[in-house]
Amino acid sequence: MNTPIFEFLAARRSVKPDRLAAPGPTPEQLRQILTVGARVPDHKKLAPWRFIVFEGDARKSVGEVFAKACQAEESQPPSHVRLDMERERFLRAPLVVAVVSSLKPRPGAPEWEQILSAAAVCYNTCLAANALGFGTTWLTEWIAYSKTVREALGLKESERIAGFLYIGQPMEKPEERERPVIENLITEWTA
Ligand SMILES: Cc1cc2nc3c(=O)[nH]c(=O)nc-3n(C[C@H](O)[C@H](O)[C@H](O)COP(=O)(O)O)c2cc1C
Repeated sequence: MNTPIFEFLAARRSVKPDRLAAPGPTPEQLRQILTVGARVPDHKKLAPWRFIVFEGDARKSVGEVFAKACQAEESQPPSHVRLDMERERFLRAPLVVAVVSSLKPRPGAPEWEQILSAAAVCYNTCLAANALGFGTTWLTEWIAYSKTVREALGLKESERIAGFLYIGQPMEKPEERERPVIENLITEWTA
């Protein structure tokens, strides 16, 4: 048994975006993280996903998109506090990576499986960053489902945000959270 890997997985926890400090990964580390992150099971080898990286001032400019989307899509006019929060959404961490599920119609590769592969990319990217010592969290929040945001990010009809991955230096070790009782989730096929 590879004990260090097992212990790493057994102790894994997300770190909230506002507890992720600079510096984020170097360009070389980011390349490594995304290369390992994309090393996932992928039926028919379609690579039905892609990454959008938000770093530096890009985190600020995309915040203007979020504020505009919020104004356009909320039923009530949003407060200044809310709009400022939207502007600062990606400034919570030094790096945000969007994983985009990008469906590629192909016989033998059902859409569902392509979506599952994108989820595997999200998790694997987090683990790769964690293995290099970074904290991460995988969020969607309303921005993943906003038409205005989708358009601004250049998503096609066949694409969806699988996750926004926040990456940075963990400012603290998160406490353990409650986990499901695994026995309650397991049945044995006996027929
Ligand atoms: C697809 C997906 C979307 C998520 N979106 C959110 C979100 O928008 N807001 C949130 O608080 N947590 C969200 N989470 C949960 C966090 O990623 C995080 O895993 C969890 O809160 C802490 O559990 P952990 O320490 O086991 O990772 C999402 C998880 C998944 C898988």
